[in-house]
Amino acid sequence: MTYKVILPAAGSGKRMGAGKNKLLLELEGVPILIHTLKVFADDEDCETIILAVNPQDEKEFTDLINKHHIEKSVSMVPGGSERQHSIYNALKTIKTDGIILVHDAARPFIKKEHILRLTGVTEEAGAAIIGVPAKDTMKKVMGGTVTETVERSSLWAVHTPQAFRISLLHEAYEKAEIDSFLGTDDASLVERLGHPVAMVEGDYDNIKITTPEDLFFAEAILKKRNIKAEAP
Ligand SMILES: Nc1ccn([C@@H]2O[C@H](COP(=O)(O)OP(=O)(O)OP(=O)(O)O)[C@@H](O)[C@H]2O)c(=O)n1
Ligand SMILES: C[C@](O)(CO)[C@H](O)COP(=O)(O)O
Repeated sequence: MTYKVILPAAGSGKRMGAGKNKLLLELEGVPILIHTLKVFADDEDCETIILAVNPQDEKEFTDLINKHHIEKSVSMVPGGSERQHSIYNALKTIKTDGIILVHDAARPFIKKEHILRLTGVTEEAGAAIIGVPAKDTMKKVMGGTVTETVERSSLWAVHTPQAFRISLLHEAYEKAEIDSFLGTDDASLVERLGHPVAMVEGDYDNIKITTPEDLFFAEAILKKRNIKAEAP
């Protein structure tokens, strides 16, 4: 199943505190941005990549894309002040229907097998997201005091990619704009339409590189993958 992908890459990386866009930080000598781009550039089902970028990063991103020989068409749109605005800027450039994936550029470990499962489910369901069952006990806390232990069996930690029929995502973003609704993921906008969103189980490796310790986890994930790839 073919698809297009929007990669929001216009964050400021405040929690990483690197003094620059965290996507320029390197894992095994390759920028995080390029690790993520390669997943989609190497996937024959991916028709086109739309990158939401801060204007000040545009030249450096373009140079990196050329240096690392990313062959697939990558178009750039300006990012917005929030992740949702960056994605909306990209979505507005898409005039055809089909399937769109939204994937954080800061999640470089997404696997082809999960993208395949996601697009397959989206073809039927219209909307599907990747996530993993919660592993920890979950509690609600107010003012430093636990108010409730939340039943864990139905809780999932949500990742990206999140996949949608393009017309459905347009409708969801238009409604969110009218209502001034700001969500922390794209599926929450679709849920507001009353449209069901299917959950596809991914894996715990699909981390979002957010804080400095994530760089250590990321190096460990890469090392594990290299060992597996080299195994006879
Ligand atoms: N205005 C924004 C904010 C975020 N993003 C992108 O959305 C993804 C997930 O965001 P997050 O991990 O929160 O990145 P940052 O916003 O860079 O981090 P922070 O919140 O710590 O500043 C990242 O690929 C980031 O580049 C974006 O395109 N536009
Ligand atoms: C979309 C997302 O990656 C799902 O986990 C996440 O909500 C983005 O988080 P952010 O840190 O608030 O940008």
